[in-house]
Amino acid sequence: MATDSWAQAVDEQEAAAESVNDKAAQSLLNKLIRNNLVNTTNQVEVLQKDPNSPLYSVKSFEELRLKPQLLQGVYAMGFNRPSKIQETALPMMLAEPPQNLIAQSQSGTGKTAAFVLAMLSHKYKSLHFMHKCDPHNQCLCVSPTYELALQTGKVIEQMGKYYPEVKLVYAIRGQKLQRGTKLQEQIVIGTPGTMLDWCGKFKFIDPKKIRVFVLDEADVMIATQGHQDQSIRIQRMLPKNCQMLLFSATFEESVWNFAQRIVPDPNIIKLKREEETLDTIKQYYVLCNCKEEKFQALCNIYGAITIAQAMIFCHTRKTAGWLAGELSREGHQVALLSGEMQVEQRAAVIERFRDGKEKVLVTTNVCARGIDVEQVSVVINFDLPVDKDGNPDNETYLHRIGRTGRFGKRGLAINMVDSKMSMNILNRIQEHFSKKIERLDTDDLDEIEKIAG
Ligand SMILES: Nc1ncnc2c1ncn2[C@@H]1O[C@H](COP(=O)(O)OP(=O)(O)OP(=O)(O)O)[C@@H](O)[C@H]1O
Repeated sequence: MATDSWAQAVDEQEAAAESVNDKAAQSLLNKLIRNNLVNTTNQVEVLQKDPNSPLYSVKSFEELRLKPQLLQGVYAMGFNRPSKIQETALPMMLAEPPQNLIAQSQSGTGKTAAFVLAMLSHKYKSLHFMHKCDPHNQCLCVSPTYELALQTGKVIEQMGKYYPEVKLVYAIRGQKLQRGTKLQEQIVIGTPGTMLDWCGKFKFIDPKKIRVFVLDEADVMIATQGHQDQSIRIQRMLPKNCQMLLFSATFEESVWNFAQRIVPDPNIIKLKREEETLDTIKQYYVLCNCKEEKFQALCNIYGAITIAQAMIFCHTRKTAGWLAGELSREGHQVALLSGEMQVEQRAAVIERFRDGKEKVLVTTNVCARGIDVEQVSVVINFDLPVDKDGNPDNETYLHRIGRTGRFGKRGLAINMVDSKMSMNILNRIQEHFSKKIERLDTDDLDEIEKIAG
């Protein structure tokens, strides 16, 4: 008993460590595995600094009167028309005189592409008055981590492929510059610490000459107090007429407070995500006594119905590893995804699963969000999602089972209940969503067949 509770405590600790808010890694993972815009219907809410100025949004990239070289870059990336956030934000960002902007929209809706286009469209003095003006940087873009800065840099390089006059430099760790260097590249992208040193201590950048300041992933940025302070210190060095642009995927109070300190007098665009519903997903629970019984129930389900692809969520890495091993022994093609993997490794596992190379993905919470695999027809909660205090984690439940039943297709979610405590959690989840979760008897093959119908 003593050993059991000790083992459980270790498991709990490990689960807590895994669910530590590794927002930057999650964001990077999303970027690595995503190759399209996220498919959602959104409502746009706009608060204009000057409510009397006419708001207009564009339906095509041509309407933005971009430089032909940039338009060519946009089309070469396969973009046919602006996304919802781009439609509204781009005219504001490209307006004369420049407008400040705080923009929030869900991850994958095209924010990065929007501000990259705005930075590339800036009227660079060094390009227009070549002989009269010292070349110097004019746009600063701050990202929360080294890897995220590199990802954004890649988008700048891709989009600016046909516009080589605009140059980019990275202000990230490991970049060694000689004392006295004065950077000339028009765009500097980097992390807050290095950027602050380059503006202040080393004077590689003259902050007084900066005309556009972009702060990306504000919600990730504020997860580290140091980053928040450094961003504010950079912002204070910039001139009053510098255009300030801030982007975030979420907009809780702390992000909003930070955004207001960075962006004075802002226009605000929020893209509201339509409420996710569970209407197209059939939900069941199975009663078991231990993990071996849960595994047997899983085998019975697989024996009775054809499952194109399934995602199975476990509470700890240990259970996920054990389950993946058992399923492989049963002859399933299984992929395992867990928190200790490098982000690139995780992206490769997801890619293989998406290509159908494996039919079952066993995972912990790391990939509950953002993964869009169309073929997933069944989601199994081998363990119900709970927060660090052991209460039901309704949001994670919604994200997990939302992996199935996408785009109006019908999906199936099965919850494994193995104790009074987990039954209580299931009941609270039912109450929260006001949705009945039916019991399924996995010893009755006919009954299982029926639920798939
Ligand atoms: N107008 C568009 N048409 C087609 N694809 C687009 C368009 N804009 C962006 N994309 C693509 O959609 C994906 C998501 O875009 P982007 O990375 O800009 O989103 P984001 O909102 O910045 O995401 P995050 O919050 O994770 O940073 C990218 O693969 C990008 O190339």
